[in-house]
Amino acid sequence: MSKIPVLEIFGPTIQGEGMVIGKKTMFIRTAGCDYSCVWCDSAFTWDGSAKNDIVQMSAEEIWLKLKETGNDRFSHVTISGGNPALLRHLDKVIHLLKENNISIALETQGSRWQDWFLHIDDLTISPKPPSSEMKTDYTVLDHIIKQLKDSNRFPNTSLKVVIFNDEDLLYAKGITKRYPLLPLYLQVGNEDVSTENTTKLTEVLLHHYEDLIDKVVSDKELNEARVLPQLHTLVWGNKRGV
Ligand SMILES: C[S@@+](CC[C@H](N)C(=O)[O-])C[C@H]1O[C@@H](n2cnc3c(N)ncnc32)[C@H](O)[C@@H]1O
Ligand SMILES: Nc1nc2[nH]cc(C(=O)O)c2c(=O)[nH]1
Ligand code: SF4
Ligand SMILES: [Mg+2]
Repeated sequence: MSKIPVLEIFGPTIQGEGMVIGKKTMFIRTAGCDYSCVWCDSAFTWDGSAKNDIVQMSAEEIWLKLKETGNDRFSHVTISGGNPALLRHLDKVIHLLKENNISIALETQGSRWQDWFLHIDDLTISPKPPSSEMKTDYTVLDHIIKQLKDSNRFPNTSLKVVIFNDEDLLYAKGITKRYPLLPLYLQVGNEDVSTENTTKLTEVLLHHYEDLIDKVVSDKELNEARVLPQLHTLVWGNKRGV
């Protein structure tokens, strides 16, 4: 079946994370993940809690919904999830977006390869540190990074590691040593993904951001790292669809 399980299509909003932070973009959020990170801020994509909201959509239906939602107010679409890299048939969506002169970003954890990665303009690979309780399969990750390198996709690729503690930072250093030619983004972890008290959450997250900056500036192994908060969380807290 070539339909895509979609949980959300929203925007335009700004990309709140990583290599194109601040860019105006639409989002497509697919259902299903091969991981179950303990701190996942999008657990509804895989924990069954939103299973009745999943819509099976063709590429054409996705494009129509994007146009209906964003009209002519966008030129960039971010595909996230869940893990969109589980979905081979996303190639049809990608080709349709390209035909319509839309540039494309993808968020994935680096556990699966798809040939259509080669058509993504802003590809974020986000391997998961120990605090997630997931284990990185370096055979797979090495293979993904090698294919991107061999196809000259490094200018379109970045690494993003979420940091909750010192062990995570150590993990991120290992990642950047292993793949030194790729830009590394360190992202502040949000440890309360359910609170509706945005004021309090923002205050806590800004403190964590400052702590992370302090750690990175004092570490000679992280001279090339970029340190970012989740901008959308600072603006809207844990609100969905922004
Ligand atoms: C929800 S995931 C979906 C894409 C893909 N499964 C992945 O993890 O890369 C999108 C991004 O949000 C990050 N993320 C998830 N939960 C987070 C949290 N509690 N705090 C900060 N970043 C988080 C992930 O690490 C990933 O970089
Ligand atoms: N504004 C905004 N930026 C984001 N960057 C990555 C997101 C995601 O959930 O993958 C996300 C999201 O959900 N919203
Ligand atoms: S890999 Fe991404 S979507 Fe899957 S559980 Fe982890 S953060 Fe959530
Ligand atoms: Mg998110």
